[in-house]
Amino acid sequence: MRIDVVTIFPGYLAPLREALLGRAIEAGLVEVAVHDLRDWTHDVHQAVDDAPYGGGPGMVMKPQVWGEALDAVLAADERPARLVVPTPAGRPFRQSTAQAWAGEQRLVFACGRYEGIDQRVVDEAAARMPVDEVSIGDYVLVGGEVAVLVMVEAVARLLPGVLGNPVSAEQDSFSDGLLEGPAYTRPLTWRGLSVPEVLRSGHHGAIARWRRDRALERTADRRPDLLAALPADALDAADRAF
Ligand SMILES: COc1cccc(COC(=O)c2cn[nH]c2)c1
Repeated sequence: MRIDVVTIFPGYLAPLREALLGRAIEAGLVEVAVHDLRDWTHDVHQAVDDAPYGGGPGMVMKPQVWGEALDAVLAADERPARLVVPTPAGRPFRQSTAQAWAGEQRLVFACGRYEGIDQRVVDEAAARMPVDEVSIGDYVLVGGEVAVLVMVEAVARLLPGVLGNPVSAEQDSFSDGLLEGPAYTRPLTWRGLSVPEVLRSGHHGAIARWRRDRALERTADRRPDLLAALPADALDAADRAF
C-alpha cells in the first residue's frame, strides 16, 4: 500500500517514521510520502487560505492550491487511490473503516486546517476517485494531521507483516461488538491487589466465560450503544444475565 499525506505541517507526520510503523516502511510493507501543500503555491506569501464567501469567522483553504497538489500527488503513481479528508463534519471512522481501507492499493490524505477546504476540491475529486470525509471523533482539532496519524496507524496494523503476531480480524477488539475486558500479568499480587482466581485456574471454559462476562459488564457500563447495536443472535442465554 502507498500512503500519501498532503499538509502545511509535514513535520507533524514525523511520528509515522517511528517504531513499528517506521520498521514496516523500512521493510517495504507500506510506502509513505508526505508533501508540503505550499509547494503548489505560486505567490510570494505562499497563501493557502482566503476569506469565506458568505462571511463568517476564520479562513477557508483555497481550491486552486489543493487542486494542483492533488493532481501532482495522484500523477506520481499509477495505482488507483482513495482520497481521505479528516474533518469534524465527516462520517465516523471505525474499525470497519480501517478494515475496508486496508484493502486499498493507495490512500491519499488531505489535511485541512482553518475552517476547512473549499468544498469544490472534494466535489471535483469525487468525480474521478472515491473520496471519504471522515471524523475520528466528536471534537474539533486544529488540523487533520493528528487524525491522519490515528487512521494510518489503525489501517497499517492490519496490513500483512506489519504486526509481529498477526492480529486476526476476529480477535481484534470491537470485532465481537464488545469492549475488551480487564487484562492482568505478573506479579500475582501487586500493592495488595490480586489477579482474579479464575484466570489462574486453568479452566479454559470458565476463563472464557469470565472474560465474556467482564466484556459485557464493561460494554453495558461504558458503551450501552454498542450493546444495543448487537445483532439479536449475538448474545446467548448466559450473556443475557447482564
Ligand atoms: C477539513 O477541514 C478541517 C477543519 C478543521 C479541522 C480539521 C481537522 O479534523 C478534525 O478536527 C477532526 C477530525 N475528526 N474529528 C475531528 C479539518
